[in-house]
Amino acid sequence: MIRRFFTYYLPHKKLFALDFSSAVVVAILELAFPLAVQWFIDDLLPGQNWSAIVWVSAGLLGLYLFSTGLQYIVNYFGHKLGINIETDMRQQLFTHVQRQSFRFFDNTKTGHVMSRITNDLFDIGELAHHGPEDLFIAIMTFLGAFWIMLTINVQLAFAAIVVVPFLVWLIIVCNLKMNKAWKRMYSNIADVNGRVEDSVSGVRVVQSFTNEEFEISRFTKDNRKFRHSKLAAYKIMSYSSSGIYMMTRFITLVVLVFGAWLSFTGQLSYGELVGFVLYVNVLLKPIDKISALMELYPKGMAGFKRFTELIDQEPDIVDAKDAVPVKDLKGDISFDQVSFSYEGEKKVLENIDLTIRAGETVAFVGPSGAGKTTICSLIPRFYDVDKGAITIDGMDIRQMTKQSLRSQIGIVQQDVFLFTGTLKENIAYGMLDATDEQIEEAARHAYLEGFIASLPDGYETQIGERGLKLSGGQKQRIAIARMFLKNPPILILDEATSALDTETELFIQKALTELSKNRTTLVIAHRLATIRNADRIVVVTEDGIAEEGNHDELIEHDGIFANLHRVQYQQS
Ligand SMILES: Nc1ncnc2c1ncn2[C@@H]1O[C@H](COP(=O)(O)OP(=O)(O)OP(=O)(O)O)[C@@H](O)[C@H]1O
Repeated sequence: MIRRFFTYYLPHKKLFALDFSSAVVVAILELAFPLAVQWFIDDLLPGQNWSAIVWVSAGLLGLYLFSTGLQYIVNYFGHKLGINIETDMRQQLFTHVQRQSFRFFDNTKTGHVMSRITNDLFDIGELAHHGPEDLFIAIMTFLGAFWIMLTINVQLAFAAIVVVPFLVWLIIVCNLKMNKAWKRMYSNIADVNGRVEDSVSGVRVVQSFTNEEFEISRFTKDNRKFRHSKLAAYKIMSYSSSGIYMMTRFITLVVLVFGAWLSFTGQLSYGELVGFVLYVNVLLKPIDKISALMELYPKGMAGFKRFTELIDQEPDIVDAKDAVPVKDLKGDISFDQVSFSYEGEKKVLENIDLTIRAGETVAFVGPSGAGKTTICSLIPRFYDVDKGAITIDGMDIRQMTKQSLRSQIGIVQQDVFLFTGTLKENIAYGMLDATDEQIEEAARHAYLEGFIASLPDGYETQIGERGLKLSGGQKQRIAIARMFLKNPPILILDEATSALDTETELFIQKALTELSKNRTTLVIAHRLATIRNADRIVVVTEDGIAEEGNHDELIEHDGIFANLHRVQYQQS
């Protein structure tokens, strides 16, 4: 894990070298200053040599200024290093998540992904900056200070470090406990994020059911759990820092008392005693640093572990080694003995055979949950078949690169997802480099022109988060406009279940009919009236494809479709 962590330093080698070397020089200067004080007291003061004192003081001032400059470098560039590594990791994680397949998102909570990409990486950045640098400096300063202390007085030096093993034991024990505590805390904050994501994005459902209190109580539970776990972590941390404080002060006291005795017995000069006490502080500083690191390390490493867990999750839909890019597909689609299940043994599709000719409009009807959407999700490889094969223009879709295959397929979903931004940006999502003229033409084809012209800001109108400021019909038409821009040879339309007013529906139907022209179109139909003109209707039931034919043939056949038709006709 640590070796892997260090690979993230590689792109920032120079920054690391600058930061690290400056920190080493600062530490060496820190070690030298008490020696200067000792020399000052023992040699310069008794001689009352003012000019030497002035020169030495000027020299010290110069060194202090130099050290200050280096400390600035360590602070700024050290943090820059941490931030750079954090940003790289965030970028890598976001890119990785973008490449994940539908199955990953079926099983992962959005709030957890958000937590990984935001909170978890904060501490990793801090650890990246302070970790190796502070550890090295702490060890170097500790050993350096101890060595100088030995040269001043061996007995006093050993008296000073007698408590250190207890200190190390305390730090290790607390570190192990803290590791667990931070892990729990991170898991709990991810739950809180998940809850916020759910309740805020579903706030309209919450309020329509007047379930605000229920949501608040669920959030309170998660929030309390988080508080409890964070508090537990801080409790351990407080034990640790109080223990460290007590032991370090005890060391100072021992040195003062024992040092006083050595001084009375003529074994230690005043300058040496003052120098020694200053070195005790230099010796204890690394211990403070290491204990701070011990707090940071488990936090950062817990975050890094979660980061690697996500990064190591390979997308299950990837390009085959010999996959080729495709373009200008005709749109002949064929299912050959296709079986598929989302999870476990429960088959959603079993041995499905189906052929759709290029340019044909095929409607899928059948009871809810029969597998209509699933059939259509397999064509762009949102999921891979378990058995059998799907081919387009005679080529297995697994032999095509995923990106090129999907570029040939357009999907208008029932629940249109729009992004926060302007109307124009949302239409242009179908073709990111579309010109204004192309966007306007697409809007015209989708019968959006009149609506856009009526808006004060026209195409620049902000549509609110997920298009909240738009009606269902308007959203649908934006989705259709996107498809005119994308212009794919294969189209999948998941028909809206919610009833739109007759006029809007008429416009949408007209736009869709126009969009379907010269394309292979698969329609997941809910209202049978809209598919009367489909070239073929495929009736899907839990047992697979039950009937196939055009509208009149199926009515005449008097089977499932005719029955569904009768029910809907009677209802309307
Ligand atoms: N992401 C998923 N993970 C697990 N099971 C799923 C998933 N999506 C759908 N299913 C299950 O697969 C079966 C077929 O679902 P599918 O959405 O294809 O049906 P459908 O015929 O399109 O239904 P509807 O007309 O209600 O949209 C259902 O039993 C459903 O519960």
